[in-house]
Amino acid sequence: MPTMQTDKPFTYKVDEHLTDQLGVGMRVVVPFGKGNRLIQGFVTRIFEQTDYQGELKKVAAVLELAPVLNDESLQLAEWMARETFSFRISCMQAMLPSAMRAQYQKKVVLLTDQVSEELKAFFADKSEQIFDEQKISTNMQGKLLKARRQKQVEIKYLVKNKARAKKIMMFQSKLTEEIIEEEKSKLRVNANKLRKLLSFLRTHPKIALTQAQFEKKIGLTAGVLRAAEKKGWLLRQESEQYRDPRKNLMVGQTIPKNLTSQQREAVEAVLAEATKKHSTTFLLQGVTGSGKTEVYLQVIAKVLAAGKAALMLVPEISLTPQMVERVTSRFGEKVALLHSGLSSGEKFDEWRRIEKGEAQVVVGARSAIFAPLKKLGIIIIDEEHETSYKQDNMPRYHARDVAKWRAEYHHCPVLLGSATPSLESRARAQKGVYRWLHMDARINQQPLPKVKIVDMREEVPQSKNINFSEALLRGIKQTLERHEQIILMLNRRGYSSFMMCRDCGFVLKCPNCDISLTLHMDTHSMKCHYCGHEEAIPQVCPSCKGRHIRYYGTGTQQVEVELQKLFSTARILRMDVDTTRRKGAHTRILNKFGQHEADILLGTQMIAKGLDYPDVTLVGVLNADTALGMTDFRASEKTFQLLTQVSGRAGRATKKGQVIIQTYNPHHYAIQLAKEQNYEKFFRKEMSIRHQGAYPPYYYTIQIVASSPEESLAAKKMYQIYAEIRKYLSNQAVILGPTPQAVARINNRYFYQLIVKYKKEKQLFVYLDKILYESQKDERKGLKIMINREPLNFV
Ligand SMILES: Nc1ncnc2c1ncn2[C@@H]1O[C@H](COP(=O)(O)OP(=O)(O)OP(=O)(O)O)[C@@H](O)[C@H]1O
Ligand SMILES: [Zn+2]
Ligand SMILES: [Zn+2]
Repeated sequence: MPTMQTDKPFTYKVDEHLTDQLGVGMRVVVPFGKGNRLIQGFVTRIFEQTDYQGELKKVAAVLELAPVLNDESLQLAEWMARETFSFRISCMQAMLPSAMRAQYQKKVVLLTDQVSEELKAFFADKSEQIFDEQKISTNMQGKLLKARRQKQVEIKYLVKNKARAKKIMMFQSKLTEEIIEEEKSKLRVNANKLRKLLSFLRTHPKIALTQAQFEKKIGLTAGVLRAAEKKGWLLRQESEQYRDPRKNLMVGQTIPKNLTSQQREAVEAVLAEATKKHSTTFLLQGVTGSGKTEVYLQVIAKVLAAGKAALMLVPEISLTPQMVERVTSRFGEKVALLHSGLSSGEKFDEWRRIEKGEAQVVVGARSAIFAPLKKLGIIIIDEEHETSYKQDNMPRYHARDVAKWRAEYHHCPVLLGSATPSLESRARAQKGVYRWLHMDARINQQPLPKVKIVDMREEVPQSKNINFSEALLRGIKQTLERHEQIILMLNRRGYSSFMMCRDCGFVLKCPNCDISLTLHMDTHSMKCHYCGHEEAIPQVCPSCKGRHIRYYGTGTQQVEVELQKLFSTARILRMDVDTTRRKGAHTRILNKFGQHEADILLGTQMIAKGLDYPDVTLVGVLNADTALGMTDFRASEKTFQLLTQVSGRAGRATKKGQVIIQTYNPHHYAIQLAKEQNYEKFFRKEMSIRHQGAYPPYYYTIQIVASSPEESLAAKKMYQIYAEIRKYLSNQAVILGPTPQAVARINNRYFYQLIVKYKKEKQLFVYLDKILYESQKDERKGLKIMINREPLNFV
C-alpha cells in the first residue's frame, strides 16, 4: 500500500552487476521498512555518489530490461500527484497496464519442529504456507504472529511480476532450394510425410509456423516435425506472440467519406493548429448523427501522414464495439486498443506495441490517456461530457486535464467532441478558452427525430399496464409491423428495486449498506447493488411473518418479461450490467442487434450512446425521472444529456425516427428542452441557475470525505476538519456540510463529507496537503480521508 511516508524518493545502493542494467523509469524490487519486506518501486534518479550517512539497503532485483516510465511520464506523475492530492507512486502505477502493478504475496515459513500441534496441522507437513488474511481465521493469524515473535516461524514477502510476454514454439525452415532437392533424392521411397514437408518448404521458403499450423495446413504431426528438426531442416525456436484483442471484430476496409462543408471546416481548423504545433483545445459540438466520428478519422489520417501518432478516448469503449470497428477498419494494424474488456495479458501486449512504436493510433477508455505514444499529433476525447472520464479512486484525475497536459508537452491540439458538452467545457468555449466548432445538421439532411412527452400521472389510473403508456405501446406495435427496430431505455436493472411488507411496512435492506435490496429473477435472489451482498427471496415478512409482500420499482428484467407477454413474436435483447458481465457479451449483443437479428434492444443507460443503426426508428424512455430525483446539482444536466443522447439513436439513416419519453415531471425544463433537443437554450438556462446557486462552472469545488466502520469516528473527524478548514478560507468561500453521504453506509463503512465551493483560495491547498499527510496516522484506526477535486457525483 502506498503511504505518505513512502511518497518521497528513497536512496538505495546498486550492486555492481546491476549498474549497467539499471536506468531511470525502471521497476525494481527493494527491501523496505523495519521488516525489510520486499516491495516494488520505480527508479526516479541515479546518483554516482550520495551524501546519505546511514547504511544503504540494496536494490534486490530489476524487473525489466528497458524503462517503463519515460521523462514525460515521470513529469506527468509529479504534476498529477500535486493536482489531484495523490501519492506519486499511485500516479506512476496508474500509467501502467495492470500486469505491471506488483502483486504481493505473504508466506509463513516454519523455522523449527518444536511447535504446537495446531501449528503443525496448519503447515500440514509442508515447510511453508501462503499467508492470506482473507482465508486464515483471525484466531490462527494471532497464533502465527505469536509464533513469529518466538522465532518459530518467519513471514516472507514476495513480489510477483505478472508482466510476461506470451511465448510460442515455432518451426522455421533452414533449407535452400538446392538442399531441398538434394535431401529429397536421399529419402527412402516410402518416406511420404517427409517428402510432403520438403515440397511444402520449397514453395514456402523461410516460412515459420507452429506445430498446430503445420498440422492444419499439410496434416503433419509432431513426430514428423521432430524428425525434420533432427535432420537439420527445421529450427525450433521460441518466439513472442501478441495477444490480439481485435480477433473477434468484423473488420472490413473503409475509405474516407466526402466531407460535408461543416465537417470540412472542423477538420481544417484542427489541422491548421496541428501544423502550427499549437496546443489549442477545440470543442466540437455537433448534434447526434452529424458525423463527428468521420471528423475524428480524417484528422487522425492527416496526423499519421505527418508522421505523428493519435490518441482517441471513448467512454467505456467495450460498450461501443461499433466505434472500435470504425477506427480499425480505417487504420488496421496501426491501431492499438486499451480498455477494461481486455484481459490483463492483452492490455500488456497492446501497451508494448504502443511503447515500441508499432501502433500509432490508440483507442481506449479513460486510462488510455497515459498510452506511451512518443510523438503525439492529436488527442481526441469523444463524448467529452461523460463522467466516466474522471477516476473515482486515487489518483482522482480527469482524463481531459491529463489530455491538456500531454498536449502542451507534445505541442499538439486537443479535440473534445459531444452533442451535449459538459457545462464546464461549453462555458470555456464561450469565454474563448476553447475554440468552438459547431455542426448543427445531421448527415443525409435528416431532421432530428420528433420527440413526444407522455405524462405518466395521467396514464396510470386508466391503464392496467403501469410501465407502458398507450402511446408507447402503439409506437412499438407500428414499428414492429414495419420491421424496423426499437431501442428502449430504463435506467434500473434487476426485476424490482425494493420489497415492502404491506402489513407492517418492513423494507428488506442490505445488512452492510443503507440501501434496499433489489429483486433479481434470473438468479432468484435479493441483491445489493453497492456491495454485492446476495440472499434468498423471503417467503414471509422477516419482521411480522406476514404474507403480503409486495415488490415496487420496475427494473429491466421485469420489463423484458412484460414486453415478451405483450409482443409474443418480438425478438428482444436485454443489455445491462447483469447480461454483460461476461467477456465479449457487449459485442455479441450489439452485433446481433446490428445485424437485425432482434427487434427490440432494451437496456440501461449503457445503450444511450454512440449506437448507429439505420433500422432504428423508435426510441422509448420508460422513465425519464430516475436521475431527476437525485440531490446532485448536476441532476438536470445529466438528465438532459441522457435524453438527448438516447433520442439521437433514432432515424439516423434514411428512415424517419421518433422518440417517446415517459415521465412524471413533464414540465421540468431538462425534459422540455431535451424534447426540443435545444442544447443552447438548455445551456443558458442551466448557467443562470448555477450562477444563482454559486455552483460550477462559476465556482470550483473540493469534496472531503471521512469514512470509518465507526460512525462516530467519521463524523467527529469531519467536524474537526470543518472547524479547522475555516481558518484557511476567505469569506468568499462557501462550505456545505458536514453531512452524511446520501447512502451513509456502504459495505459497513460510514461516510461523512463536506464540500468547499471557492473561486481563489491559496491557503486551502496548504491545508489540504496537511490533511493528506495527517490522514496517515488515522488510517491505523480504520479512518480514511479522501480528497476529491471537482467531484462529478455530488451526493
Ligand atoms: N460525410 C459523410 N458522408 C456520408 N455519410 C457520413 C458522412 N459522415 C458521417 N457519415 C455517416 O453518418 C452517420 C452518423 O455519423 P456519426 O455516427 O459519426 O455521428 P456522430 O456525430 O458521432 O453521432 P452521435 O453523437 O450520435 O454518436 C454514420 O453512419 C456515418 O458513417
Ligand atoms: Zn411485515
Ligand atoms: Zn450492500
